Amino acid sequence: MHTFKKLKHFYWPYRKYFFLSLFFLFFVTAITVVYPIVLQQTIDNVVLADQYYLIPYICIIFLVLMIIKGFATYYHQYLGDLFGITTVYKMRDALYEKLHVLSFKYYDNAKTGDIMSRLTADVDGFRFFLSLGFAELIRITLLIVLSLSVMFYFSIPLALVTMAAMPLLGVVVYRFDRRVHPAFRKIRKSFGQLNTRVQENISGMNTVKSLSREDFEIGRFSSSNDDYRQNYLKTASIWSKYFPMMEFIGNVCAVALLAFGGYLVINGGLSLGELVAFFSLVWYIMGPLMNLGFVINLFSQSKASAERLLEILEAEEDIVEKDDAIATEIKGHVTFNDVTLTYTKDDDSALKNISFDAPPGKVIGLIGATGSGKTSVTQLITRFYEPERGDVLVDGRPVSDYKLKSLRSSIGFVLQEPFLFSTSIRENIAYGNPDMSDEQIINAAKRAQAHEFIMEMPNGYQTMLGERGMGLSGGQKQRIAIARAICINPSILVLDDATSAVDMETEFKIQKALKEVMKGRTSFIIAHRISSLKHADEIIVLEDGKVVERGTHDHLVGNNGTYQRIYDIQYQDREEIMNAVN
Ligand SMILES: Nc1ncnc2c1ncn2[C@@H]1O[C@H](COP(=O)(O)OP(=O)(O)OP(=O)(O)O)[C@@H](O)[C@H]1O
Repeated sequence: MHTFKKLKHFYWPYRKYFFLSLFFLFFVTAITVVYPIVLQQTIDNVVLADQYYLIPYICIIFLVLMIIKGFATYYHQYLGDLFGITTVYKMRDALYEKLHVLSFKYYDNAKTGDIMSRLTADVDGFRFFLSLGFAELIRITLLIVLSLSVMFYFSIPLALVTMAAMPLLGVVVYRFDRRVHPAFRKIRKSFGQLNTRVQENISGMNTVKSLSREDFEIGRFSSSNDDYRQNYLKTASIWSKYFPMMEFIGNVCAVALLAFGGYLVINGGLSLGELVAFFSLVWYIMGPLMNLGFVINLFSQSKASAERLLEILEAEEDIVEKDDAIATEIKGHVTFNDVTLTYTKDDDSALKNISFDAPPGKVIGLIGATGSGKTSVTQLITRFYEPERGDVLVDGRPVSDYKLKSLRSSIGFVLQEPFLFSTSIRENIAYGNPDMSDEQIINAAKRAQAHEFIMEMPNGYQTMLGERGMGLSGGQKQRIAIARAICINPSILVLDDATSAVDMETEFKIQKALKEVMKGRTSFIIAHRISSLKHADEIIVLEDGKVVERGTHDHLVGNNGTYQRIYDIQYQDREEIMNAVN
């Protein structure tokens, strides 16, 4: 119940639907219990008393009861669903919002497929209990209490004999719950894994196909699928044992009732009608009690689901905005004071004692082997991660002083593999600033050298892109991303290997576009090629998270250090290519 308590603020505001649904449920249950009483009256006072003229009246009473029951059932069902559906609607929104608040640290370990299954199957599991399970639990309790009351009213000794096996039912139900709950948690987990497999495979279909790993991936899916099946079978086996056991206990009760009830009727301690009514009532108790297994099943599933939902809702937000965080225009002065960044505790630090100063409008080049920490520098400016030690300042204030939105909207990114959404080109360009006019968007695209190729497309700016920008070349995606960066008019710009994936001609175009976008902005160029950053005001050479050299291109190229080595290699390459061409 603790789990459900924690989620109370989602369902409690809609309690009126629930209580109204219960109100109608009370009618449904009460009328159900009235049936055997009508039967008893028919046998004792009509059939045995030869009062056949009463039969039409009894039929009418029955009919009226059924009509009332029909209406009550409709409202009970609809309001119950309204309660469940409205609750999870709010919950899904809250989960999605939380996913946007969680920092990159969370996503470093999270799996997309698993998150998807939490947002769909688990949310639905929880809804099912709210809509159906909870009311069913109350229906069962009501039905048992009402039926028992009528039974005790008819005959206390017979009611006691019939109910002798009840505690045994309680034990079976309790044991069932103990076993079935962990089984359901396993099912939910393996479903998450199955989803992860599908999502990863479809996203990485290019890699799978180009490396001919289809069979391997099919095998891996099959094994996850098998795991899911096994877990389901395990619960099915627990479930299958439960039913016959409950039925057996129920039948023992019925036998006890017939034996002792028959004896009472023969001895005149009970009327025939009462015995028949008893026989119906006993199944009103046994049936719901057996159904308790199903409800517990629902409860276990939804509890397992709710626990998984809470894991997201309660996940630690390690990048938190201060209460007095400021939203102000940022000029773009970036300073690092002795900054050390460690992603995972006990791992080697990704950045070690990094210091630099980039006044507004300056261009900083970051170069170094892969994994040397270039991207990590920029992750700290946007406060995607927090440094372990040292200060990251923007315009002289720690980045944590700013509202995240204010800070991040002042920083433009052009990444090596820009992410484009499956909407129109126009929407992709205006993603960071959706209020832009068509004219401004076209202007940004022109400055990004993208206008020409966009106009060659069948629907121009309205051309719809496929998932992740399918339908565009790498260089085209890059230019759309540059246009997107121009649109948000950032004071700080990060170009992360922006020209690494394109040919010389496209690189030339992109460089031209980048020059345009860098004007008047503090820019960080991350590059492997010296040609991309040789005009930077300061080039920082990183090795294993440390600054090993810094200065302008002219200074570094004669410094006999790492930079010169990289330059020589790239220069030699060019010589070789030129020689080969000639
Ligand atoms: N999210 C993360 N969690 C854990 N370790 C990380 C994370 N991101 C980067 N690292 C590690 O930090 C180090 C620096 O990575 P970073 O991406 O900054 O290097 P880089 O110089 O930009 O590399 P590349 O040129 O390949 O992009 C690497 O050892 C990398 O494995």
